[in-house]
Amino acid sequence: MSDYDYDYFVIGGGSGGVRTARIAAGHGAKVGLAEEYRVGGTCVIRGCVPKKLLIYGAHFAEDLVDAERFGWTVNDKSFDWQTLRKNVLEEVDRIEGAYTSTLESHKVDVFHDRAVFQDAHTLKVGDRTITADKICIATGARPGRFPCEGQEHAITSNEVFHLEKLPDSILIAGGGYIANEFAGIFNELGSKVTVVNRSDKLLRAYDHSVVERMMHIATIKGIEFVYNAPFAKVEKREDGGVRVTTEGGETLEADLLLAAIGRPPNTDGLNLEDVGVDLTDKGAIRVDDASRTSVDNIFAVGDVTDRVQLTPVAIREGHALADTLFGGNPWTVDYDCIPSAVFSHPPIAQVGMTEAEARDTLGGVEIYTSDFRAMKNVLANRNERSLYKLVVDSATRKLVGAHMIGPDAPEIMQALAIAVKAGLTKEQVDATVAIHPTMAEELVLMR
Ligand SMILES: Cc1cc2nc3c(=O)[nH]c(=O)nc-3n(C[C@H](O)[C@H](O)[C@H](O)COP(=O)(O)OP(=O)(O)OC[C@H]3O[C@@H](n4cnc5c(N)ncnc54)[C@H](O)[C@@H]3O)c2cc1C
Ligand SMILES: NC(=O)c1ccc[n+]([C@@H]2O[C@H](COP(=O)([O-])OP(=O)(O)OC[C@H]3O[C@@H](n4cnc5c(N)ncnc54)[C@H](O)[C@@H]3O)[C@@H](O)[C@H]2O)c1
Repeated sequence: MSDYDYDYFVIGGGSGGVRTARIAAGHGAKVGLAEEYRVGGTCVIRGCVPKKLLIYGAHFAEDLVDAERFGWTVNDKSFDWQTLRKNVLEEVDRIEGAYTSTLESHKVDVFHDRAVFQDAHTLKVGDRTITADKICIATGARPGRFPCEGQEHAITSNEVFHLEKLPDSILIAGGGYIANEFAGIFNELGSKVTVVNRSDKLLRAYDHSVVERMMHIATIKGIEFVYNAPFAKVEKREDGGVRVTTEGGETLEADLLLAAIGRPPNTDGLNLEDVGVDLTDKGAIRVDDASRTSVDNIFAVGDVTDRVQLTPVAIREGHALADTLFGGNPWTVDYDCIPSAVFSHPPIAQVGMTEAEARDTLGGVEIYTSDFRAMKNVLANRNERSLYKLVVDSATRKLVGAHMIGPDAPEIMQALAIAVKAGLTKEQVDATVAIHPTMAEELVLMR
């Protein structure tokens, strides 16, 4: 035991912070953790978990319609937002409790306060002064705000889970993950949705043809997309709604405006400059492969480093750091082939290179696609086609990318990502016998 109060102190009790604290404590370190809001962080409290539950809730809108084609009579369909909201928030409370118990059972001291640096080994945690040998910054990121007059009239993903009532109409600013996921949720639940993007591209990191298919289906479902429309001004209407004026002079109005325009890292007010922790141009904490900052005993994991803003990545970074510092088992995170998904309606999933990236990087590329209507959608008379695409390096025959849109695409992609990550060839995929009848069998039948 060192002369410090703790061997390891973690700032932030989100995905990365909880994991690194728990693993370090399991290795025998004396660990403290400060969380200024709620244990679980963005993912559990106001991100992945409540978002996915709303996606499930919203999807019943289609399922109940389709059910009639399968012989069911569903009388008196109605939807109650308050019930869904209450049940989702109760589930969030339950998971927060489970995270807290895990920390307690690993003997991590949890301080429900904000932590700020005093020097490289000393933190002010609420009223206390706490010293630690090693410190991990896992403070995450926060919703971005547009740089224009009236931005305070927009809500963000922090508030969206707590709405008193569903809006009749909503403008969603942004063209990324959150915008497209909440466009699907609000549209299914009956709001008139307009997605307003400042450029002409949605979901830049995703394969062009899959994004096009998503936009096509979303448009048929009633979602409107407005492009090249950066905001000049946001005003509150007398009836509580919002009026947006774009830089091009167009006016857009709705009951509610949701800003989903990226998440800047939470580095403000931590006193990092005085301690000597370097930041990137975007205000993220600069770290090396081992998550070490410019100060020897200070580390950072998760969204605050702005490497890949996904929960499984934050968790892995936190785990690797704790094993390296306290477990005698140094390892680093491999960022190659991280699978990801957008839980839009229908969802998108991908791993590896897009077709465009492969064509830019590799000598020769072969593309295999399957464009089909899922059996369930055919019987339901739902004219909604899935698209699967495999990207193959012609020289090695290895699968270098996979892209999907369609029912359960993220569930299917998790397994397919193993094949891409393992560097399997197209022939090895083809050698696998199909499971029939499934949607996923298309993956082994593309010729
Ligand atoms: C709406 C939404 C949906 C998402 N959906 C997905 C998804 O489906 N899949 C996925 O992989 N990712 C998703 N994400 C991203 C994911 O939530 C983040 O990548 C992940 O939570 C990052 O974990 P973290 O530990 O870095 O930070 P966080 O989980 O944000 O935790 C940081 C914690 O630090 C606390 N904190 C900050 N400053 C201080 C301080 N000075 N003192 C004490 N405490 C402090 C904060 O209160 C917070 O609890 C979503 C995000 C949002 C917003
Ligand atoms: N399913 C998932 O895994 C999931 C879901 C939600 C969020 N997340 C994570 O959280 C991060 C944040 O999500 P997000 O949707 O806020 O960001 P994003 O990076 O996915 O998309 C941001 C969008 O906002 C636009 N934009 C940026 N500044 C703008 C401005 N001033 N005015 C108008 N538009 C602007 C960008 O062009 C882009 O289309 C994601 O990058 C992702 O890593 C993941």
